[in-house]
Amino acid sequence: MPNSEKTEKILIYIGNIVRRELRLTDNPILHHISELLSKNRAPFTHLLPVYVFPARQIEISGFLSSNTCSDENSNNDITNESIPKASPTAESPYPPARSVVGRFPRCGPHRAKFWAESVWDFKSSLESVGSGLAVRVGRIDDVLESILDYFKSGKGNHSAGVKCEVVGVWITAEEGVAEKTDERNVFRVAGMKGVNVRTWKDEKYLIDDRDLVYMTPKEIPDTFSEFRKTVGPLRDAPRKPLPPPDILPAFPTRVPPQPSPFEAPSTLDGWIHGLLKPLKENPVAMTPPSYPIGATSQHIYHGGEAYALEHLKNLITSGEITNFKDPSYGAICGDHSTKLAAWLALGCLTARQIHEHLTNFERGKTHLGQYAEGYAEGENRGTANIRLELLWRDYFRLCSRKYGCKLFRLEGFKGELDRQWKHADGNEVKQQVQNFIEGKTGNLIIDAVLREMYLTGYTSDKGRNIVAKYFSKQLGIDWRIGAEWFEYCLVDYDVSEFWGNWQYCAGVGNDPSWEVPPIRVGEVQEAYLKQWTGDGFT
Ligand SMILES: Cc1cc2nc3c(=O)[nH]c(=O)nc-3n(C[C@H](O)[C@H](O)[C@H](O)COP(=O)(O)OP(=O)(O)OC[C@H]3O[C@@H](n4cnc5c(N)ncnc54)[C@H](O)[C@@H]3O)c2cc1C
Repeated sequence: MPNSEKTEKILIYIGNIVRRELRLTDNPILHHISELLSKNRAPFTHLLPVYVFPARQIEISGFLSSNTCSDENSNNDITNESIPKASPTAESPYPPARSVVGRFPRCGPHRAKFWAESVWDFKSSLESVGSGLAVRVGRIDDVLESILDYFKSGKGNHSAGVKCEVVGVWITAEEGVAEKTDERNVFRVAGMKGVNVRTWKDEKYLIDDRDLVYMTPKEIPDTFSEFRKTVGPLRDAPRKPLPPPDILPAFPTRVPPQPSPFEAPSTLDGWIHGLLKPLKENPVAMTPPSYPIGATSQHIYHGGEAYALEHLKNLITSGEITNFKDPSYGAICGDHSTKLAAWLALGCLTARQIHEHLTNFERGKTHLGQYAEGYAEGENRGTANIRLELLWRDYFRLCSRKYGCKLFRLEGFKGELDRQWKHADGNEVKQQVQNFIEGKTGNLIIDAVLREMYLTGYTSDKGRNIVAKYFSKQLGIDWRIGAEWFEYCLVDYDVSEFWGNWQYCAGVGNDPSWEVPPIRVGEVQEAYLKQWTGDGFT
């Protein structure tokens, strides 16, 4: 080798696989890299952010080589270089991404689209600061292995005298049983290839882990009210969000291709098409409700950090944050909630960014919201309620840390073994489940909520509560089947919040389930029921 041979050191940053941090702002890894760069202390010259749509959580058979439109791959995108054209009969090496009990696809069309949009927006953001994003499908460890092999074999060396070397894999640690398995797999693969892995704290929550008082997960209280007491005044508790990077290290000149038998599209439309294809080909509901003429979705939003920030700003300038009602308000619809959950779930936005915007508004620190009710008048009921709701998010995540796989167990955190559940092994229960997923239970409110959720990907907290309790307590069917149907439908599915809330509703969580206040019967609610079922209160 000539002495002049340069080494292009590459830090592989596994941006997100099941990792939910699709943002530039308040992103600890990117912030750290940018700081190293500004101080000329980066031990690497290039950065390779990689996002993997995880085969376990979302159906990826729509990307099998025979399924992908060839024109989506025959372009100049360096991320698709040298993809071998697989045979038209390519088969997925992964089992279908279906739920355990009900066998529904785990991710339905609303979330799939929002997810793809969010990834694509992150890609554009990374490009705007000199980097890029390799978007892949599969299993995190398989994709990582193919990347490490690619560079080790010298395929990444783009010109004579330049050698590429991977110096590390950085990954954010997340709560969740499967998420931890993925992390272990990353360590295993990287270890085999002699590459170091560094894990980072997940900082998209309101309270930073380093500010919690618990030494071990066992100490996390079993009730939200006890947990809340240990946090201190909520308005002072969150840390400041981190600024976005001005510039990042260059994206590698050569990027490992998508491992076969899949092909990675090079457009957002290609990604959406590939994610929706298997869902369209194998519909879950035999006679699904059709979209009622004139019905309006409560969730009309586009995935991605830019859209999240714009929405947050709108909530402030419109004064909606001052008028935010906590869920004890009886509304099943209307502008009583922020609709921020889907962006939070994918990490397009962090809770402490929301907190900072609220604080700036309360203190009149910026002009944002200056004409809105409550501006510069300190904390009000609306802003305090939003903080409290965000703290629930933190709490469920900690419950997930404490209870691990009990999050998904029929007997719940509580270990509730005495309850008799009906299982979907007989025709009667099977029919009840089918009626449920098609929004045809015969109960007006339940059907309205189910249809709204299926057709739009969203329904209010109150709607979710009522329906989850109906399924688990009134029908008495294995609550996980109802939960799995929600998982398919919801745009804002977030593992800890989701299963924690369902345990609550099913009465197997560790905290006594609070009673849902009755729905406020009024013009708005009446219109809601009519909208989704064609009928109203009688
Ligand atoms: C059966 C069931 C399933 C649920 N599944 C999810 C889920 O998968 N993902 C999810 O984020 N929330 C879930 N929730 C909680 C809550 O219903 C949603 O966060 C909320 O409806 C989302 O709408 P929003 O963003 O307008 O919330 P808002 O009412 O505006 O609340 C603001 C934010 O606070 C957080 N929040 C509010 N209520 C809760 C809660 N009960 N638990 C945890 N965080 C909360 C959310 O991040 C939300 O975006 C579930 C609730 C139930 C009863």
